[in-house]
Amino acid sequence: MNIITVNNLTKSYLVQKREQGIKGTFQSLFNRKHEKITAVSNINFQIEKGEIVGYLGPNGAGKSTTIKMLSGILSPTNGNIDVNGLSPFSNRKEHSLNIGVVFGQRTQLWWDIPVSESLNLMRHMYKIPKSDYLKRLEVFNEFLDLNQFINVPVRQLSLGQRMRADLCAALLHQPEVLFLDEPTIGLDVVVKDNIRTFIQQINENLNTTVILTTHDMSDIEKLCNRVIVIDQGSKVYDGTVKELKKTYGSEELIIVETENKIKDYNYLFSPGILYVEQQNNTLFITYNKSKISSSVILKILMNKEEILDFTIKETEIDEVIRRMYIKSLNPISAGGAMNE
Ligand SMILES: Nc1ncnc2c1ncn2[C@@H]1O[C@H](COP(=O)(O)OP(=O)(O)OP(=O)(O)O)[C@@H](O)[C@H]1O
Repeated sequence: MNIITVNNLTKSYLVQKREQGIKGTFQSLFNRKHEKITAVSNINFQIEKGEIVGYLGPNGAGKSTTIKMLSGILSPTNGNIDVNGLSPFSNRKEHSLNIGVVFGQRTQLWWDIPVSESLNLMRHMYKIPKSDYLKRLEVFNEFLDLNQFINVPVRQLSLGQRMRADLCAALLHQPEVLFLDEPTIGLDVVVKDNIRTFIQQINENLNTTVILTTHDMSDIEKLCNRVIVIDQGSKVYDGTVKELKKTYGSEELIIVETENKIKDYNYLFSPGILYVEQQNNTLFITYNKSKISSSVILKILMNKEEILDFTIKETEIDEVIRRMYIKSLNPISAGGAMNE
């Protein structure tokens, strides 16, 4: 059963165009020109109840804009969203009872009052019976160790503590859908791990549907079966993480350290070599192992260069995504080249 359906979703922002220089700044004051930025362009997807979906894309791809439209903060310029039978922007009040939202970059809690009071206020807002509230807090405390800082004002919390408090606040009313915009940004590995385990538990125990944006591929590895990748506002991939890996599974990366920086490595390109990038004296060569073997690549290199060391790596999800971003943004980048 689909809990989220998004059809032809588009969001454009109208931003003031600024001319360059002091003269231009003055001209802009009296003669304002605007330009349209399409942050999200004609996106379609459906999400089933209980799924955890990673919503990925490079900086500025349109992820936060999508989350803001799904959570009813922004209205779409075009297209339709249905979350649990409601249109998020038009039915904001009702919709807010069905969803929880956490923005990693900013808190939803009251800045000057202790976490416990913020949570208590939310209990009243969502009309949660006191016994349920206390039970839920107890469970959340097990995973998020809230008691450590529950009486501290939000402004005095560390980032990790604040994020745990925010997650608790977003889930107190047991929403059907949880939107997480970079929930692990800036956190240490231990807190990241606790938060991932907590999200997993909530999903397993309550069948909560989760959409999360992240730049941390460990979030994806640990939490998501499915990812949607967007780039410059458009969807470029929608499928399982397994499929994504399988598609790129035949690819391997060989990292070769050479004595000197290579001036021109175009001679490396033969069938099966997909991508070559050089950083100082290190070459990163991505190849399709069903078409060319690492030993052949090394032989070609050894004929021309002094090789100091090499390692071979299976493609990890980070690398797959990194290459997807580079490919769509810059097919022939300054630091690398593609054989396509
Ligand atoms: N309020 C706004 N007014 C004008 N333009 C905006 C606004 N918010 C976002 N944009 C623009 O829309 C595009 C998409 O931004 P968005 O924040 O959705 O990207 P993102 O994928 O979340 O990026 P990041 O990974 O950096 O957080 C960008 O070009 C951004 O500059």
